[in-house]
This record gives sequence, C-alpha cells and structure tokens, in this order.
Amino acid sequence: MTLTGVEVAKHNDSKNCWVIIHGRAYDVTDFLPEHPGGPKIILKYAGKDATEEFEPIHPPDTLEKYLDKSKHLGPVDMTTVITEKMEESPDEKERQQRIAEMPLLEQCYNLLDFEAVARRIMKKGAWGYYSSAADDEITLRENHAAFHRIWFRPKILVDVEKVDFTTTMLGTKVDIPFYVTATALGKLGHVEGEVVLTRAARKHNVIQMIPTLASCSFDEIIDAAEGDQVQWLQLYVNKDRAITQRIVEHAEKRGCKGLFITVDAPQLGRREKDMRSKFTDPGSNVQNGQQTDNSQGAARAISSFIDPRLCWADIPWFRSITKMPIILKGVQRVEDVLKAIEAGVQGVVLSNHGGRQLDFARSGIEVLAETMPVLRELGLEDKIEIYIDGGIRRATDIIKALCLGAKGVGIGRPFLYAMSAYGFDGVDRAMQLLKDEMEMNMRLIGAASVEELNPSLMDTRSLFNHGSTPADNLAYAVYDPLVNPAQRAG
Ligand SMILES: Cc1cc2c(cc1C)[n+](S(=O)(=O)[O-])c1c(=O)[nH]c(=O)nc-1n2C[C@H](O)[C@H](O)[C@H](O)COP(=O)(O)O
Repeated sequence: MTLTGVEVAKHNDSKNCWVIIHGRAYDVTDFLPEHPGGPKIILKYAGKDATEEFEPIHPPDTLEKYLDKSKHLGPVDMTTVITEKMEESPDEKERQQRIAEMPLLEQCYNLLDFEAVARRIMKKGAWGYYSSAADDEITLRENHAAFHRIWFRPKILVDVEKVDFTTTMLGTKVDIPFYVTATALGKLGHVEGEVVLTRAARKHNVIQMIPTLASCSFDEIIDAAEGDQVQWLQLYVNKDRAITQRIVEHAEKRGCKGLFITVDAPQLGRREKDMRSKFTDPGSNVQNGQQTDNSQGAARAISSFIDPRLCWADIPWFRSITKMPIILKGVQRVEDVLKAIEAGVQGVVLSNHGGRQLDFARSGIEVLAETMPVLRELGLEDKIEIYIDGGIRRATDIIKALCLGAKGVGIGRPFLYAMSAYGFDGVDRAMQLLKDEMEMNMRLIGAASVEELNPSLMDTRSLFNHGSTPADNLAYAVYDPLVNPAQRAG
C-alpha cells in the first residue's frame, strides 16, 4: 500500500517517528535511542524526507541490515511529500557563486591546489569532516612540515633516460608507490562516493584501501573494480567480534588482498572543525526540550562500535580467521614495529591517522627514520613491509619515504578534495600530476628505479629537530597579547 506524504508527516515526534528514505517510509521510533548519532539528527527529519542527510553517512544497505522488517512501511507517493526546499541561505548562495567561478581543472598544478578549491566550494559539514584533525591540529601540519626538514643529495651524470617508478605492494605490481588510503564518508564530497576513487585507482593501476566507514557499501566498491584491480580492506574492529569476523571473511571471499587493521583509534580523536560544523545551522525545533548533544561531530557519531579493548593478544585470532596479509595501520614507534614482526603480521603503516587522533604524535616519515636503522641493525628489514601516510602532497615526499626504506605511501585528503571539486577527472588529474612529478624528480635525484632510492640521497639531520614546530594557529588567533595588567584594565 502506498503512503502519502501527509500520512507520514503525522508521525513526527520522539514518540512516533517515521522518516522517508529513497521514497520509502520507515518507523524509526524504537531505533531513536540506539542511533549512534543520537536521536536529534533523526528527529530533525521526523515525518519528512531524510534522504539527503542519510545518503552520505550510511551505506545503502544500512536499513536492510539494521532495521527490523516490520518497521519498513513501504513506498511513499513522493508527489504528495511537501519538501521544505530550504530557502537557499545567503551562505549557500555564496557557495554556489564560488562553484560557478571555480578554477578550471587544468589550473590545478599540484595536490594542494585541489585543497584550495575544495575549501572554497565544499559544504561546511563536508569540509569540516575531511579537513579536520585532532585538538590544535599540530600533528596535521607537522605531517607535511616534517618532509620540509629533509633535503636531497642528488647524484649527477647518471643515465636517467628511462625512469621506472613501478613497484610491488604486498605482492601486487603498481604503477607508482602510493595507494589511496581509507578515508570515511566519501559521499560527503561527491554524490557517488568511494567508487569514484575506485575508478581512478584502476586507471592509474594503484591500490585502493576500502574504509570500514565508507558511504558506499563494501560490495558496491568491490563491484566497481574491474579486471584484476587490487583492493585492500581497512578494518575498525567492532566490539562484537562476530561482526568483525563476518566482515573479514566476506572481504577475503570478495578478493581483497590485504587486511589493514586500524590500531591508532581505540576512540576517534576530537576534531573540533567537524564538531563545529555540525551545529552551524541555526538550530532546529528538535532541540526544544532536547539535551543538545554537541559532542557529536560526524566522526563520533559513526564510531561508537569501535572496540577499545583491541590488543596484541587479538592478533593470533585475526591470523586464524583470514589468509589475507595482515597490516597494522597506525603504528607510531619502532618498539611496536618489532612487536608486529614478532606477532607475525606482514606489514605496518607508520601513521597518525592524518593527525586526526593523538595531537603531537610524530609524523610517519619521522617514525620511519627512527625505525629503519633499527630493523637494519637487527637484520629484520625484509621481515615486514613498511608503509607510511600523512601529509604526502608531492612526489618528493614519496621519494623521501622510499629513500628511507618505505615500500610505499598512503594518500588521503588530496584525493578527497580532488574528487569533491572535480569528481573522477579531479582524482585522475591528481594521480597523473604525481606521476609527472615522480618522473621528473627521480631524474633530478639521479635514480632510474625505486631500487636505486636509498638513504645516501638525503640529508635528514634536521628531521628529528622540532625547532620549527608548525605554528599553533588556534592559540595565536585567540591569544591576547595584552600582558600588562594596567593595559588590560584600560
Ligand atoms: C582525511 C581522512 C582520513 C581518515 C578518515 C577520514 C578522513 C576524512 N577516516 S576517519 O573518518 O575514521 O578518521 C579513517 C578511517 O575510517 N579509517 C582509517 O584507518 N583511517 C582514516 N583516516 C586516516 C587516513 O587513512 C590516513 O591515515 C590519512 O588521511 C593520511 O593523511 P593525509 O590525509 O594527509 O594523506
């Protein structure tokens, strides 16, 4: 039986709450207290069409999987639904104007150009989620700044007519030593979400790491791959291990070639830009009488399932449930790299989650520089594949990582920004720019293949010296220079 918009609109409060998603009505009254994002955001759409808000945050099979069938109320005649077309706010009008004036794709010459465009044209909530990092975002900026403390010692008179920067990662041959790392909620930036990254990864023969918290369903992303395209799974371990086992076994069955267990997020970091952008709207009637839970940015809202008990004792269990190579993503000190080798995993990603977790964690490149000499001294450098991510924006950053001994690097935000601003063409251009930079810089450093990249090509003496810690933008923005009490009194 087809419902009308008027009928759905009658069920519009916390005692009786129906919503419309993709033209079908659902009774979510009983689900309100269980919603990881809190009841508030659902009640805002009680009795209305919630599709636009639902879409970027939830994979399409969410309601099928998690809402009892008895609550699926059937189709709604959408011609009878009164959509409150939010009168375009002045902000939205200005944003549309910036989109109309945005630079041509060809005017983006490097990965940071995409960030500049994305910042101007993305919706506040989406920009807040992608760009945010933990606390004062010092580590976010350190990730990029650390590369600027490493200088090259290039060789000359080397025949570099032919430069080959292909390599292998976990046994897969790739065109260039980077992969698309896991970044959640792809549909915040682009209506198609993560499958855009899948198509670009295929075109450039690089690997995509599929996030647990993708907007697209896992199977959609797998199905978007073609031929022998390789994908890895990034896993947030669920408190309910049976769910985790199901996810891992399904990923292996669907052909994933690596299990990247995220180990730096027993709780998601406090990302204030993300939190702020959740409450830029002038508030809504649903806050009346509701304890406003403003601790929820998108991150907190979608991550309450993550298990903070995850520990080294769990690794044998993971090895028992899958044949996929296991990589620990988010390792931040050499002692844990040694433990990872002992635990028998195949790799680590030296990473601080793009600065989104522990602020003042060191950059992946610095931890790499700490790690490799120790592994070489112990004769362990071939026992495990080492990756890094965080702040990689130039091919010279990739080359520095490989010179220090990394197998490859993960890149996150740049591809999100390129996708959000220009869709597939943006990601395609971003990857091609890196390939062009890689070819040029390998020639200029005097290396014809990745095998020739080694520590002697660099001067890393300043790398460990944090004298130039990134400016503390937030504190300086609010810092009150009036130090003399008399002045204050004035
Ligand atoms: C930018 C970004 C990064 C996220 C990310 C979402 C965004 C928008 N998310 S998060 O919401 O939970 O934090 C994930 C995630 O799902 N899982 C994960 O392992 N890393 C996550 N990361 C971290 C990512 O995998 C890389 O470690 C990080 O992005 C590398 O730094 P750059 O962005 O500077 O390349």
